[in-house]
Amino acid sequence: MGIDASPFFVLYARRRYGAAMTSQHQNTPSRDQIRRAPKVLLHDHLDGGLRPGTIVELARDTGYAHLPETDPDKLGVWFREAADSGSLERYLETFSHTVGVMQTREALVRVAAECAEDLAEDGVVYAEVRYAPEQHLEGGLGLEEVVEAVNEGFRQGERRAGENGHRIRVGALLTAMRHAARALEIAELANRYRDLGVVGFDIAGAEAGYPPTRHLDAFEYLKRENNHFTIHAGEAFGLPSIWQALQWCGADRLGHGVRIIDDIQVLDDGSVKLGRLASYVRDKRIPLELCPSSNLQTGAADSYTDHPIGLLRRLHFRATVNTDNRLMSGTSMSREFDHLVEAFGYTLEDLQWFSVNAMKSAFIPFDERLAMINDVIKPGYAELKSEWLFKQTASTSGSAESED
Ligand SMILES: O=c1[nH]cnc2c1ncn2[C@H]1C[C@H](O)[C@@H](CO)O1
Ligand SMILES: [Zn+2]
Repeated sequence: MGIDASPFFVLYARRRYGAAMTSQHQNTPSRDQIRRAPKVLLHDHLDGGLRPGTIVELARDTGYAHLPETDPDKLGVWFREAADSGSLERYLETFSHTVGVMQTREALVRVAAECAEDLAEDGVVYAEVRYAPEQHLEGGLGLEEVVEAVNEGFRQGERRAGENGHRIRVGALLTAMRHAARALEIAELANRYRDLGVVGFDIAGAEAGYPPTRHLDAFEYLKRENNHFTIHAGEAFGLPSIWQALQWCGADRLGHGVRIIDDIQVLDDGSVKLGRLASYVRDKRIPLELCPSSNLQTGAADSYTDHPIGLLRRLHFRATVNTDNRLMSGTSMSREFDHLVEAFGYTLEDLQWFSVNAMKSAFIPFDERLAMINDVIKPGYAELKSEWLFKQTASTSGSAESED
């Protein structure tokens, strides 16, 4: 047996070479470990995460006749390809089909329950899932009925996941569409259902031409109510959008925010210079809800290796990893982590850092966030980090190598 397979060599090398050895030999997570790692998801759209098979069944049950494909596998491929255009506007067009089949109470309950189950199955322990209630009224439901149906679905999904051995907690974020004019009404709805399953508010939709300041009345209302909100900003549009979201609207978090990179200069000697806005975002620990795969599809980044998350993590921004739309990107939290591990060589330490960052940035009360970090996330990663010890011991049993 080669000496580099010995656990004693690894201990020795770790002492001698420091963290680099730790990451290479012990902490590079396998796919299975990534799936089992406790993950936290802050940016996931309910209408962007349906199972293709469910869309087909709901279309049949509700008489929705506009699906581009009725075979679930082909439909899944259709969504991924149609969303892959490089433009946010075209990406958003695909939602007409998911929203189209989410117009009844039964459909909303089912989609929300499956969402919670799918996330839990993927190892997500805490999720904030968003949707726009104003987009689910075509079948005659009222705004409150929509919220209650989705809440009911999340509770069902949490229960079923628990029965299958996966614990998850899901909170809803109510989104207002930025091109519409119902933001204040939706903000009031979010406030009414606070502590009843809704943990905050968001605005989404095409960014260019629809600055967040159009909805100042909603944000000011929420601030007066001491409520929480995030704003999609700095995805398809750059720094002015981020600046408005923070300094005019007072967002607690940035949905995407990836274009903050435009205010960061990497000089030839490798040193880094932050502009005023990037400094503010980092100094104030503003959470960035980064969504790598989604950014590749809408043209906000060219590849995983070039994605700004690498630099933002190195510079200790409050970066978090998210799925955005699992259906349109054919992704999951595990898959996002897989890509980042491959692109940046991330270790379990890095994945824990992202997960703790996300949990710190969640909209639930501080004591609950702390308990999730200390009682769920850290022990989960500690367990995974210790696995190499047992594997190596088993494979070297009988070996008499010593540290010297
Ligand atoms: O990445 C996005 N940017 C802006 N808007 C988005 C994104 N993903 C989904 N949406 C929109 C389309 C959905 O119908 C809506 C509510 O979830 O939010
Ligand atoms: Zn989004």
